[in-house]
Amino acid sequence: MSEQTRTGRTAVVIPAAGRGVRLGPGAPKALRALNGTPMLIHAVRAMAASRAVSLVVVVAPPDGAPEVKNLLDAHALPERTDYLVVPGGDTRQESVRLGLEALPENIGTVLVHDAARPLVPVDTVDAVIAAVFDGAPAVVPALPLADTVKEVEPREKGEPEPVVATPERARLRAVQTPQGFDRGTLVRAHETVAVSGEGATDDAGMVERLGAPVVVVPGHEEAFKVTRPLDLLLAEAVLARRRANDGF
Ligand SMILES: Nc1ccn([C@@H]2O[C@H](COP(=O)(O)OP(=O)(O)OP(=O)(O)O)[C@@H](O)[C@H]2O)c(=O)n1
Ligand SMILES: C[C@](O)(CO)[C@H](O)COP(=O)(O)O
Repeated sequence: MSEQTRTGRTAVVIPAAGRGVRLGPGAPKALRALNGTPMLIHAVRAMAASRAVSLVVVVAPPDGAPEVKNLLDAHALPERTDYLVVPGGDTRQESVRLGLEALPENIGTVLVHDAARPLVPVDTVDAVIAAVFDGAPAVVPALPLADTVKEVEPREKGEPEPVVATPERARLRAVQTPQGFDRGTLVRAHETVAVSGEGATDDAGMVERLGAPVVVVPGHEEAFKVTRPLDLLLAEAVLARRRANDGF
């Protein structure tokens, strides 16, 4: 563990600047309601539920930072949790980089968590943080796959795609967030790793490109990403089950 990780505090960067194109027309995805509360607020509360987290940096839609700041001001967080809002960029990678730039000096451990994963349980957050505190420079929560995966030769939409390979399913994991990092390692990855096109699809992948080790801890089925309309129904159902179980 670096000196900065050992002595520093823990912050979470929450990229929330995406439009949510796959969810369909409407407000930016992070601002859409789940059980009457914006998805972003669920995500922020899920991270602030960890006693280790002292700062949350929300990366807002580029033209929506004041609105997001007002939203956070209006929703209570634990007293121990500070928050900042910064405007995001064109890709998730760019938004995370802008969030990292806003971190104060005293932060040694950084988690990156999608606003689009509003229901991650605190035990998963704590497991990621514990693995970083134990010395791993990069940690990802992940689950085994239910489906068999094929690698294909991509074709135009609608055309049959030739299969190239079938990776051994037992060795594959579906990766979630929050992903946890020693701050220096993540900053170095964002400063040095160039990914063309839509950018890196996760932060741990950038650390892998640095050649630094990345480890996996168990993820959770409720940490799924709200991507398509069906995911909204699932999220509402999970919240209804929580309310029925424990009055959440
Ligand atoms: N320019 C971007 C793009 C994405 N994100 C964030 O990255 C997370 C994961 O991205 P995804 O689920 O793909 O969200 P969107 O980009 O909004 O979805 P879509 O691709 O359907 O538009 C989300 O919390 C999203 O707000 C971001 O901060 N900045
Ligand atoms: C970071 C991530 O959630 C890990 O599964 C995922 O890669 C984000 O992808 P998206 O296409 O930006 O939603």
